Amino acid sequence: MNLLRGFALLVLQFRALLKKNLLLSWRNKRATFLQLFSSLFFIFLIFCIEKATDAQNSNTTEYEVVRDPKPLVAPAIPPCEDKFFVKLPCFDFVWSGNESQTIDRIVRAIRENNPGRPIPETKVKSFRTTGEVDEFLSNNQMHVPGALHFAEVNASVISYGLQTNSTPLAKRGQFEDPTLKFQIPLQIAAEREIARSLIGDANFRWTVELKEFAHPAMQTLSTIALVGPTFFLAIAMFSFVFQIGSLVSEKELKLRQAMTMMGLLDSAYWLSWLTWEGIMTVLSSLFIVLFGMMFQFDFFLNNSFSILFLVFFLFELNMVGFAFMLSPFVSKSTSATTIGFSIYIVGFFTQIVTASGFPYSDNFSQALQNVWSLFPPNLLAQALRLLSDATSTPEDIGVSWSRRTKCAPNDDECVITINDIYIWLVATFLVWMVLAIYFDNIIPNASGVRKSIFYFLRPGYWTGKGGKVREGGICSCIGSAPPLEHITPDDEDVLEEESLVKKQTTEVAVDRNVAVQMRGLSKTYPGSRKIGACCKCKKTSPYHAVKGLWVNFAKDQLFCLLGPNGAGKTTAINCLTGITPVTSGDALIYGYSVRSSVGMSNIRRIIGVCPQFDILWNALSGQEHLELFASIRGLPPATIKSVVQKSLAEVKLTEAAKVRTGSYSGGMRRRLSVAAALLGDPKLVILDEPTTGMDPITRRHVWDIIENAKKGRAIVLTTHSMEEADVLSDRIGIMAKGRLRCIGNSIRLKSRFGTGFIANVSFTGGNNGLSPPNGDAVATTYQHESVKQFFKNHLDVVPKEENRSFLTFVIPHDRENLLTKFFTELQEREEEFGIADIQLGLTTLEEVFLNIARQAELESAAAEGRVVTLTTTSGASVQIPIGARFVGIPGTESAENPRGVMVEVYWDQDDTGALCISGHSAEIPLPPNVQPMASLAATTRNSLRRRGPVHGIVISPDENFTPSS
Ligand SMILES: Nc1ncnc2c1ncn2[C@@H]1O[C@H](COP(=O)(O)OP(=O)(O)OP(=O)(O)O)[C@@H](O)[C@H]1O
Repeated sequence: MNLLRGFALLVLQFRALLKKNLLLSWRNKRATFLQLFSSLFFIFLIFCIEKATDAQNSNTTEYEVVRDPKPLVAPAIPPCEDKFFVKLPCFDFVWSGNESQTIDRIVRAIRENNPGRPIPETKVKSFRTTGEVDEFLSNNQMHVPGALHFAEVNASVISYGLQTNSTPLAKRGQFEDPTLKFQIPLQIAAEREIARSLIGDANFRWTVELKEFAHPAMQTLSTIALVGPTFFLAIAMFSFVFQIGSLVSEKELKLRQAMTMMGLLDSAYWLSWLTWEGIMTVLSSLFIVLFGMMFQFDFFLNNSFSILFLVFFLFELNMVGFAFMLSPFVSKSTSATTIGFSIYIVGFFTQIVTASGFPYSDNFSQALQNVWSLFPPNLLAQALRLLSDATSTPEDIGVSWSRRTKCAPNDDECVITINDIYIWLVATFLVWMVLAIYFDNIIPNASGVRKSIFYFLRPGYWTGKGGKVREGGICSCIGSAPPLEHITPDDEDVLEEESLVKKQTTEVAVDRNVAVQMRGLSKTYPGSRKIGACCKCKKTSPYHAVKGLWVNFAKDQLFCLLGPNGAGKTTAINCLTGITPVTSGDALIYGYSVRSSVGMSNIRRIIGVCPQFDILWNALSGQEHLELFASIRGLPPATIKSVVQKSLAEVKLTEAAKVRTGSYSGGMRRRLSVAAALLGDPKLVILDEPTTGMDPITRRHVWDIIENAKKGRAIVLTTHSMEEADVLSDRIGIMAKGRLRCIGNSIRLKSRFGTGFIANVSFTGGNNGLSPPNGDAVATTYQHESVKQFFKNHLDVVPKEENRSFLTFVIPHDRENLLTKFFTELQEREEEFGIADIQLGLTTLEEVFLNIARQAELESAAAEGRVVTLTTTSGASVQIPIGARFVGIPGTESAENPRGVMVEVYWDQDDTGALCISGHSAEIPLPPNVQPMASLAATTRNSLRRRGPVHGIVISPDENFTPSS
């Protein structure tokens, strides 16, 4: 199939990824709703705050323009309850001089003539002297707002003094003015009644008017300038958190890595995210301005629509760029909220500082202003400040598009205009995007692979011919790996394969039948030293995961790579798909080298990969996944629909095509991954454990798919199912500890590495007349025993399994030459033994696998000198090397056993494949053909001299070695 290339591929991938983003947003409605409409909630909050502030300011004219101040005529003494923080019971005022009847009359008149509110007698308290008043006031704080002190000097002179609590008190943001509120009304009342008393005219009056100055409105920050930066930052933080979360989860779930394996272009990836976030940002900013206008804020009504829209759009876009830049540093999508919250808190404080005038004034250096402007929330705070200053009074006309480059006429300290803020937002956005791409390349990806710090300086990066990758974090100190020794394979088939590949590498022409050729492919994961938690230095040593593979995978064949966990299968596959760089050696896929980036980009066009993990977005359906992957692979758009339908039918997912994969079963997910690997007719298909988690029926169905897919292409399969390997593979290679241990077809492996043949003898179950006539059960036992004896006499084997209807024997390979005669004779006596059927087969692949794995484990334990403690029947504890079969026990020489004793140790493998002791024989005397213990000990003297536990002595059996039991 002709796949698209170049610009056409870029456009196709871009459209498919954009559609994916749209679908993900559409299906994650809650998050999308918050991104778009959270502004309504926050603007409503600003509206409420503004209304509350207006209500609070309603009894003061400070925030209004007062041109013609209203007079306060003859103000009355207010009730004491009006005082802030009054304590009950309270008095409207207290007075001294109560020995004089004239003063008493004057005070009564003050009470009765108080304008609009005669003061009851109980609300006033009298004292004789000022000293008594002071004592009362100091003992009864906050019970009285003011005091009058009268003294009747003579018949025509009355003096008086006035005392008030002059501490200005604040309540709910308002200050109480004791002079205007209490002192002057009390003074006016006292003077009025003294005058009336002295001139003897109860109707004597004058008019006192109190008036404030005409004044402009007090310059304060509007509610939007005060709380807007925090609230609008919060709106942007929703997009910020979702953005980082989406980018990181694609990385975390290895979705991006999987798409890269399919040929995803980085440019298409970044462009699709940028375009999608751009669209969301346009809508979100538009809604902010429209909601602001809906709530009739002067800020939104008087400033130009385009000015406002651009401020919010560029700020939110800038935050998107900021999120892109930070995402490579985040490895868990769950950390996105923590990062968002941290940035919000920092932004909250820097915005408060910005709103207070720092550093955008002449008092601060340009350098400081530049550094401050690198953090987007600060630019937003300054923009809102400028725009709210421009609309602080109804007379202000706001900032129009033409005035965006100018400062407000009354702003003498202006050092930055709205236009400057636009330029800063655009410039820093571009910086974030460049840094995002740079960090994305140099920070290790999910597979720990990255480019060098100066990768962009290499011409190869720009021409597409270079781009060497490295491993480990940029700050981690990578330990040097010891060079990998070449070990000549023990196995003749592996050696032969190695020689063949080596010979082919010297030839100019590549063998046309070879799809993949591994030429000494090795992979060493570098060790690293990192500063971990609590400043502890964490050190990991280099690990040789694949130790030189020399192997060919033929075209039109399925090569199955088997091996225990950690054998290096996935690593070898990852080297082929370019996920992890090769340490040494090379691999050619249809002639293209995995070590060259040009080769790799060609390889990606001809391989299909089903990784060990499922590459799925839970919110997308099976069909949407395949359409996306088909586009990434570059299938012509006109064919995508039909190819996808065919693919879905092949893996029996047509009915579930439109169901989201989040509700797929494990087997359905694996099937979809297999279908994705086969899209676009790849020449090499790599299937890493494709049938994991499938039920037997589905597994067989997938086997059919794989079997059909073999035609015209090479398939590499890894699996832990021996049955699968047996059924599907043309050739099998078993790996262990990073090396290929054996290679060949299933029969060859079984015959070479299995324990031998399996003979199944089933019985008729009836009495054939030759056996004793006392019942069926006795007859069956008799027949079984006869057959067992027959096997024992001729082949020296006992049954491995037995029940009423069959016996199973394992016949070792060394009896192979006896088999023909033996089975001819057995068939002749079938009737006599009551045999219904005899089946002979090779041992299972599983047995081969276990033998190879055990052998590899033994080798590695011996190489690493690992030991375990063995406790013998007599209670002796000795340290023995892992895997040692015959072990002499030092110090057991006695009169009875002058040569000492030994045991045979039985080994098994635990769940992780490690060898563990499963049992041991009784202690037996050292056979005569083995050196005596004393001389054995002499050869291993060093070990015996060591302090600590006793070390057993390994006895290597020679050909005549026969331990007597
Ligand atoms: N990025 C890595 N850094 C260090 N060691 C690694 C890394 N990836 C894998 N390894 C180690 O390399 C060895 C081989 O791992 P690999 O995944 O290739 O094994 P496998 O044969 O595919 O096993 P399985 O059957 O469990 O998938 C393992 O011991 C593993 O711990």
